[in-house]
Amino acid sequence: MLNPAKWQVWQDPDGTVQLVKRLLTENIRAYIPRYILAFIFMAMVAATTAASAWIMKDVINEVFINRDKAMIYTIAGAVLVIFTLKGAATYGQAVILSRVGNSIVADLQARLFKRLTEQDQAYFDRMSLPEISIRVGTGAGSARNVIEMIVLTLGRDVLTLIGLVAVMVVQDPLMSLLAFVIMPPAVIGVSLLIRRVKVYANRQVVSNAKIGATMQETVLGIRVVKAFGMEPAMRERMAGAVAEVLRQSNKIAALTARTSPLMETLGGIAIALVIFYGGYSVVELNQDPGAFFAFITALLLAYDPARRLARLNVNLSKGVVGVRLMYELIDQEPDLQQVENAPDLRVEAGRIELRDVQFSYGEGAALKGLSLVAEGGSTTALVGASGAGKSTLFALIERFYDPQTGEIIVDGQVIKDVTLQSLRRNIAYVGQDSYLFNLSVRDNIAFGKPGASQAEIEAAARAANAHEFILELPNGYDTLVGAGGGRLSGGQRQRVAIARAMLRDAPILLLDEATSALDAESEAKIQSALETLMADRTTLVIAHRLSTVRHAHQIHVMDQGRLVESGTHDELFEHDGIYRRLCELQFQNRIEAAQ
Ligand SMILES: Nc1ncnc2c1ncn2[C@@H]1O[C@H](COP(=O)(O)OP(=O)(O)OP(=O)(O)O)[C@@H](O)[C@H]1O
Repeated sequence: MLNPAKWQVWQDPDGTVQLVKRLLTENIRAYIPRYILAFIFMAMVAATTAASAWIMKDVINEVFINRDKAMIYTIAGAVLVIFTLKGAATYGQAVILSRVGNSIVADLQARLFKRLTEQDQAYFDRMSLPEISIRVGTGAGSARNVIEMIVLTLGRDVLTLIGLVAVMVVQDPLMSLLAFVIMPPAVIGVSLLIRRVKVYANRQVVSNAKIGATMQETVLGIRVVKAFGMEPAMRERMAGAVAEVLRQSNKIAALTARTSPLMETLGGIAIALVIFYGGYSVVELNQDPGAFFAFITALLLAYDPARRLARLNVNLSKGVVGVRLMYELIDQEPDLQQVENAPDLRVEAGRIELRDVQFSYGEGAALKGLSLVAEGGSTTALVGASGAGKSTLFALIERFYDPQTGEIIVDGQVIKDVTLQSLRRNIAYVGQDSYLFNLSVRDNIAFGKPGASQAEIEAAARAANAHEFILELPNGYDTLVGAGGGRLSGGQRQRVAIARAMLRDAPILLLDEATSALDAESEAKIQSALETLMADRTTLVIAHRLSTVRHAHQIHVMDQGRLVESGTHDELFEHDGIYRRLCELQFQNRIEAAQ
């Protein structure tokens, strides 16, 4: 026996209906009055379409059979009115729907970007840029398409069909029945035929993300690509992804195209049945030929809306792929949560303490029960081989991640218990290659303190030894620095980053010293700028310079996520342990030079 439950046509196995329901309830509410107006226009489109079929009856009976001259003018005038009205209504409906659609896209893009900025570091570790772009960039557009598809198909098309069916039923109920027998097989047939479109549409999105990823990597790494002659390899990678998309697109096209013969054949059957029955009634039973023509016009006009309605399911399935990706981002709760009614962090001395901190990025622990203290107002150097966990420690202090166990305490307050904003407001970070945005130098420095005055910005730049070189730039403080600060030299970038941190004037400074060698003059300028910056702050520095460790009040030596030695340079050097070996390896030349 047939078990309809198995057909899946009426079911919602992948949650499409659920998703569409959510999309509508969340996004349509704000625009109800405008949708009501759009529906009035749609009803006008439907009524005028039905009227254009209805009038065929008089065209045939009055003009062609009765040869009534006066009726020619009346009917021509009526047709003009009907089509003018239809044009006006279609215009009104299109304008409203596009405007509402544009607003929905704008709302969603703002909502998506807000959500994206709320995500924590772990999310960005997991996601590639193309994946994020697809979610934020195309999600809103897909949502708009799906909403429009539903509103137009369930509004205009259904209303039009109702109007046309009414015309048909009034003309001849029995003939209507003959025309409708093909409807159930058409809907079921189309749905069954193109069920698999969903699968290919999903795969297509994945392959598109691969194209984006290859493009991004090639552009970002273009120097390496060119220097190593990797252009053919990158082209091959791209060709693979493009071929994949092509395969999916062709499969979707083939599956979708299969519906045409089905619809044409079934449509042909319906029309043949109607012509047979209608022709017989007119010829043999002397029925009204005008009614027959009105009927057949309505039937032909019903074809397009009926086809769209039959394919709504599959078009929705294709459309919701982007919507699903969008909601995955919206629904992604950041792992890092702030406790309710958390107080702000109050920094006085700026003492930082790590108590038995255990942290893993996923596999293997990056920090294994790390305990250490950075005294307020002092400089604490972190030293350790690559991979020891120094950068991870910084990330935990800024609360980009939470440790699995253990606590990080600033001036007696556990950082998990205070607001994220206040924690980060009290910390300035200067990295080896701090990111600069493609904004003016001024705006990049002002990142440290939004709304800062020109005088404050200049003072920070002077303290960072950056003011002079900035004045020499083509547009001074208004010069755009290029994406990632690419139009500045490495040393200039660092000084702008230091100026940014100066302006922030936070009591805690996290500093990742540059490993790359700069020319002596540039290095001296950066060094003196950093010394100004470090004065009177709690500074934790990932040290790469002998002078830094020598001047540090305290050095913590890390090895494989653990604290292994602590003390001053002289104490540790005497001790002849890991630190001494690290020094000999890392700072060897400089130690010799210093002696
Ligand atoms: N985002 C990440 N996802 C997964 N593992 C990571 C991530 N960042 C770092 N790790 C791992 O955590 C460990 C500690 O890395 P971390 O960057 O903290 O070391 P480090 O001491 O700062 O090294 P370096 O001096 O080379 O910068 C390493 O084994 C590294 O592979």
